[in-house]
Amino acid sequence: MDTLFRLEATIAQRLTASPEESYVAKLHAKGLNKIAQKFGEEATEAVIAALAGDEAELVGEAADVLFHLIVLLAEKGVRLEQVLAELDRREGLSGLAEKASRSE
Ligand SMILES: N=c1c2ncn([C@@H]3O[C@H](COP(=O)(O)OP(=O)(O)OP(=O)(O)O)[C@@H](O)[C@H]3O)c2ncn1[C@@H]1O[C@H](COP(=O)(O)O)[C@@H](O)[C@H]1O
Repeated sequence: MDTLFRLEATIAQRLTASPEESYVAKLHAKGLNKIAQKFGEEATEAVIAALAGDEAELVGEAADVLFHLIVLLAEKGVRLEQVLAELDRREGLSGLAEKASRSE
């Protein structure tokens, strides 16, 4: 998890770097539509790797998906922490549902 937070911090720094030197800055310069499109393409490539590739391909594509998702979130000003808090909230809800079904 530290890796994702480190990457998020690096991406936030790079958004305003020179597009010649930074891939993140290049994406930022192209705008939200391009970033969203890249995320969609990477997700599709991960699906293809899962269905037709080997494990190494899936690992590589999954890394691309996570990287482009964090760029998309950064572009929209959404922090990874917010996404993780939402997952924690859902985990809490499913824990409550489990408890409720056990006490029935
Ligand atoms: N984790 C990544 C990372 N994962 C994937 N990619 C890039 O994502 C791109 C995806 O490949 P594609 O062939 O689909 O895209 P492309 O042809 O390069 O670009 P398009 O013209 O299609 O937009 C490649 O250029 C990869 O290098 C990444 N680029 C950067 N990082 C990390 O992001 C941080 C900031 O990087 P810079 O902004 O380059 O300093 C550093 O810590 C990097 O390690």
